[in-house]
Amino acid sequence: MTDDSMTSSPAHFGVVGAGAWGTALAQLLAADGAPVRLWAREAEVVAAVNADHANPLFLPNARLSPSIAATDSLADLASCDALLIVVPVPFMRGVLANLPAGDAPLILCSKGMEAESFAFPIDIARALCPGRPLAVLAGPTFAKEVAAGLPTAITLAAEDAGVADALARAIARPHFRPYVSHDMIGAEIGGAIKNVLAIACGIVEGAGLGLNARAALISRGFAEMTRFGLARGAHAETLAGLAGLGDLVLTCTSSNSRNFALGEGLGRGESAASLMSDRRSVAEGAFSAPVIAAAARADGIDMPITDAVARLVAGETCIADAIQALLSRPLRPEGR
Ligand SMILES: NC(=O)C1=CN([C@@H]2O[C@H](COP(=O)(O)OP(=O)(O)OC[C@H]3O[C@@H](n4cnc5c(N)ncnc54)[C@H](O)[C@@H]3O)[C@@H](O)[C@H]2O)C=CC1
Ligand SMILES: O=C(CO)COP(=O)(O)O
Repeated sequence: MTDDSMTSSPAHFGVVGAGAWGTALAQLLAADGAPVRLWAREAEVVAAVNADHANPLFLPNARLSPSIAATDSLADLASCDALLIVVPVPFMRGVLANLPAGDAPLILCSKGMEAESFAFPIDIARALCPGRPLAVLAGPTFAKEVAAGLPTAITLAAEDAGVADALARAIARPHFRPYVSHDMIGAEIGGAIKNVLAIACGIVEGAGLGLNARAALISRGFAEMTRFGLARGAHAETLAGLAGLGDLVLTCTSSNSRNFALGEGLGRGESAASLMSDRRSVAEGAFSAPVIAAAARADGIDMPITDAVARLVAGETCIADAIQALLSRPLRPEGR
């Protein structure tokens, strides 16, 4: 399928990655009985989805449609006419490299930036899957709420207007409303940076630093997201929309966010290593913080909150020193 030929909406979706978000997206698309193929890395997830219509490992308490067929073989996705890629960014390159050949569009649903390459998911997909139409799906979307059918709005971004419209029509449901955009990099930057800022807000909560501090972090964090985004060609309206500000507000105000919850633990004085050991779920912001901080430094973009989160996660500073460093920066005009 090429960008030009994509006028009809895909009907048979494949979902690559059966964590909480991949499972919720599979359920969204299969709730009406439509067939969905779900690739899971874990044999126990494949067995539970197929036998019990459940994924207790990553999305406990969700009842899944029997029309979701799980597989541990990427080759089984060859016949799907669109694939949602929902693998955490640190592992995405390895999985995309093993996709079966084809020209079905890829909808990138993960939120982060890859270490060393400084690549976003669209960069990885362009390099490994040339010729496939690409789209980005990002916004304020806790997986368990989407799986439960609660009202949700999201940004669906694709450069090609025909691809964006066809995919938006195909994933829209009465309670799930995609807003079309053509700014893929803006949607990806919003999702990646809000994860880091959610850790910062969790730290403030866990350390009991108050609601004024949280509001300041959301606002000044959004300024960082905007500086970084505009420098990389993102549109301001995307960053102020669902994929940026919308997701920032969601995950900076709720312990349901894994990133926020990680920050809360750090704020209470637990170490990042102990908080991240033994966990199966990801807090992408912990991976992305040092990468985004390094990318910003290389580009001469000022991101003090992101930098502080990166150093706190690495155990290179303590909360008192990080807060003191943020508060003692020279006074400056708000617009900068
Ligand atoms: N959970 C949510 O509410 C939302 C998550 N996202 C994003 O979706 C992406 C996936 O997150 P979740 O589905 O929540 O994951 P999760 O935290 O529920 O599960 C972890 C996932 O990582 C996979 N994984 C672990 N090690 C791996 C490896 N070595 N190779 C390949 N895969 C491996 C597991 O198979 C599993 O799919 C992340 O980028 C996240 O930021 C986006 C929107 C909502
Ligand atoms: O991205 C999310 C909601 O939009 C989920 O956030 P967490 O990964 O922090 O749980």
